[in-house]
Amino acid sequence: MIRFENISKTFGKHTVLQNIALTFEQGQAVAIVGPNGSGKTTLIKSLLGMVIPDTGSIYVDNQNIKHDFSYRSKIGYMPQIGHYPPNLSIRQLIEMMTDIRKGIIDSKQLDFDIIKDFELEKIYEKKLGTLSGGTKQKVSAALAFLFDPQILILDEPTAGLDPLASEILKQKIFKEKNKGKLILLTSHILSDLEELSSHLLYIQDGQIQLFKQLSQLKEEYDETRLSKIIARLMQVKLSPSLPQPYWV
Ligand SMILES: Nc1ncnc2c1ncn2[C@@H]1O[C@H](COP(=O)(O)OP(=O)(O)OP(=O)(O)O)[C@@H](O)[C@H]1O
Repeated sequence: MIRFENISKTFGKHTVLQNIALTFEQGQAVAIVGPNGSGKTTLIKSLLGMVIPDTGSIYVDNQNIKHDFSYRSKIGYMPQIGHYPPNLSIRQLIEMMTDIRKGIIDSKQLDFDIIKDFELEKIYEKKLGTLSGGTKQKVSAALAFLFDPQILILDEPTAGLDPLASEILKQKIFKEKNKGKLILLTSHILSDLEELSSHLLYIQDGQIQLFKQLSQLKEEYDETRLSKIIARLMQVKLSPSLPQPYWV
């Protein structure tokens, strides 16, 4: 469904992605994990066309994204921090987004689950510039799911949400995962990743250290908790010169 072929990206002298070769398939829910600055967001932005790699190609459904932006209609993206025109109301934003896609998408295909579940209609006339951080997150979630995309990219989706909202969003992600969509997730809340993911992609220094099914990893590491596995990965990779932790 998505294929990265030898993707590299350098900012100045800093190589942020090094020869990334990866394939994501339909039905996978991939937790993208790595230390701060390891290249996770740059990888996601490359897929979204917001960062142009220096080398390599990215394919979505076998279409090279370099030559045609139409692939973006297959992706729902929830950014870590949504930036919206402050003077638009929630209603105006939703209407503007649906207007842009008129003709491309049938209105029957629109997915209003999140709008309903978060009761956004009650505050539809509020200006985006006046919303709290958590409410903005809810709007970002609503937009990511609105067009029923086959691919969902969710960057820290539950950060800033209250416990009820977080649960509602997780249920929705779960539902879409069970429909066979491809979901790429980043989060520092490891329990969320554990609940939602089928695969773990571990990136460090712009290189893929590991991409495996979670169930297989748990077996190999003889651990039941993702947080323990990640701690082990980070400890080993971050301190190669230090004595190995007792459990390796
Ligand atoms: N536009 C840019 N110009 C220069 N350097 C950049 C740019 N974007 C990212 N970087 C650098 O690339 C490196 C990787 O950044 P990236 O945001 O991909 O990391 P990350 O894994 O998402 O980190 P975090 O977990 O902290 O969000 C960092 O050192 C960052 O400073």
